[in-house]
Amino acid sequence: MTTHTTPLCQYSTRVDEPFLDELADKLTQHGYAVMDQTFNPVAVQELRAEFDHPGAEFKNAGIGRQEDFTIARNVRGDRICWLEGRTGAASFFLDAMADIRHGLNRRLFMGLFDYESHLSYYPVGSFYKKHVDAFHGRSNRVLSTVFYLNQNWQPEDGGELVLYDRADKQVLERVVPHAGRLVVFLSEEFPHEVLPAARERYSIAGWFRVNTSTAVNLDPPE
Ligand SMILES: O=C(O)CCC(=O)C(=O)O
Ligand SMILES: [Fe+2]
Repeated sequence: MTTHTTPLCQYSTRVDEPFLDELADKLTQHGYAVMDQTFNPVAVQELRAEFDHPGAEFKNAGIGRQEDFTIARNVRGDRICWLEGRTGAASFFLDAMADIRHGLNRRLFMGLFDYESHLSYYPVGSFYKKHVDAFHGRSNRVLSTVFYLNQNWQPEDGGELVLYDRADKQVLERVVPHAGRLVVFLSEEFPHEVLPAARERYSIAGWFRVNTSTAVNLDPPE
């Protein structure tokens, strides 16, 4: 059994007030943000090591929720493992995302209530076809995040995240999945896709959610 002995103090993040100001400004102006060097290299390395943790159980990712859950390899080829914060690196990551959640709520009054995330592993040749992460009024996912863990990613490795504008007419951004890069975007607004990766591709995908539960209408579990 691998033990994770890195003390939490060795991880550091730049999720400080200037980082949160910049993120909030970009989200207000564009609806999305690409932030670099979010965590120090030790934290990035330890988060990458989560994929090799003996306790990590990966399954083929599906589409849709509950009864319409379908494995569709022609749509997405990633394998996922939900993040629960059982290791130092995972809880460090989830704590940093909680700081982002609070920071955005204070600045933008978004009412972000919680965060869910999974490790994503894209084997060589896999992709995720164009999709939106949430449909208006049908999901409580409001803000999507992707954090990348790939050292020395080269142009020929492919695997970019392509973000399209709200009308799905133009490419807004082609994001190279460099280690330490965090992408944040409004879940309902931006169609996006992951181009085929010529190298194994590692990331953590997550969603900030609002609480849409009421006494009579509880959110269905994932
Ligand atoms: O890995 C990425 O760049 C994006 C992944 C994605 O779109 C998703 O998991 O919904
Ligand atoms: Fe997505």
